[in-house]
Amino acid sequence: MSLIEVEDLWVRFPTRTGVFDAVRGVSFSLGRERLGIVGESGSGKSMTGRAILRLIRPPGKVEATHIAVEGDDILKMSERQMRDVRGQRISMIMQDPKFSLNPVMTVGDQIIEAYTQAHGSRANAREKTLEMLDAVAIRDAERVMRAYPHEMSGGMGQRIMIAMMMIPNPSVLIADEPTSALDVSVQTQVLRIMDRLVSERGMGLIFISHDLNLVSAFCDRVLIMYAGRVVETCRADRLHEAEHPYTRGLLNSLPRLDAPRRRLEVLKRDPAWSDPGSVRGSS
Ligand SMILES: Nc1ncnc2c1ncn2[C@@H]1O[C@H](COP(=O)(O)OP(=O)(O)OP(=O)(O)O)[C@@H](O)[C@H]1O
Repeated sequence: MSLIEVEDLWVRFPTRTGVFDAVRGVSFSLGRERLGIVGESGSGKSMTGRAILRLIRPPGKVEATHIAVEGDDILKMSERQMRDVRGQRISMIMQDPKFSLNPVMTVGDQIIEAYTQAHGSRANAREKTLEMLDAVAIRDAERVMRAYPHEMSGGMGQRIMIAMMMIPNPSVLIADEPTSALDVSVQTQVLRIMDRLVSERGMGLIFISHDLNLVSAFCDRVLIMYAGRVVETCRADRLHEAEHPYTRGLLNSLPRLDAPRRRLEVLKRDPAWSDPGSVRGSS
């Protein structure tokens, strides 16, 4: 059974000039794998991730044939059941930990609270918190537990978020641009930690990013989104063979260090790319 199954997902916003479709008929499934979702700003990546957690705020609306999490249709769940899905079965990591961590609580208290909520008891919470901090490569865990979020660097804050999100042992992690706010060396460290945790625990990961190079190196499979649609699906290691003109355009507009210097191509858009008929790939 797939961890997540999405069929014909639409995210719609009423506007003064009519309905704006931010996500248009997206379908995919997620197994125990790292699935990248790439595309330019505004292509609907985040809305797709948020719709899976039913986190689209009104007046935005989610419509789909179904969105199933381990076989259970979340569109049929009550808000209370959804809170359990969000807390226990799917965790989400956002771009900037500053906005996800509580600024007036110490890091230790926040992780202990996350543990207590997930397990219904504070017993062993402290030891488990130290264990989790160790798993995300935080060395001086006792000191970090006493610190407040503003005392953390971006990379450390993001590792703490990962530790918190892993506490309930979710089956799926949705990471929305988790490393975009970090510099490159810290980015690699955070990705490595996430990669190890996901593989060791046999989880599914949805990795949302605008960075094609990063996604092709880090993920197993990639969905390319354009104007709310998935225009192409391919194995990450086959991305260089992608066929859709939008994907090809993105690849050709990336600078390369291993080839002679050339003028980068400017992406020329075709209105037909937003049509359902222009979808490529099946793997
Ligand atoms: N409340 C809203 N009302 C109307 N349109 C919205 C609303 N929220 C988001 N959108 C639009 O939905 C589209 C998809 O947004 P989304 O955040 O999914 O893009 P994205 O691909 O994640 O881009 P980015 O990389 O910039 O985060 C965008 O065009 C955005 O402007």
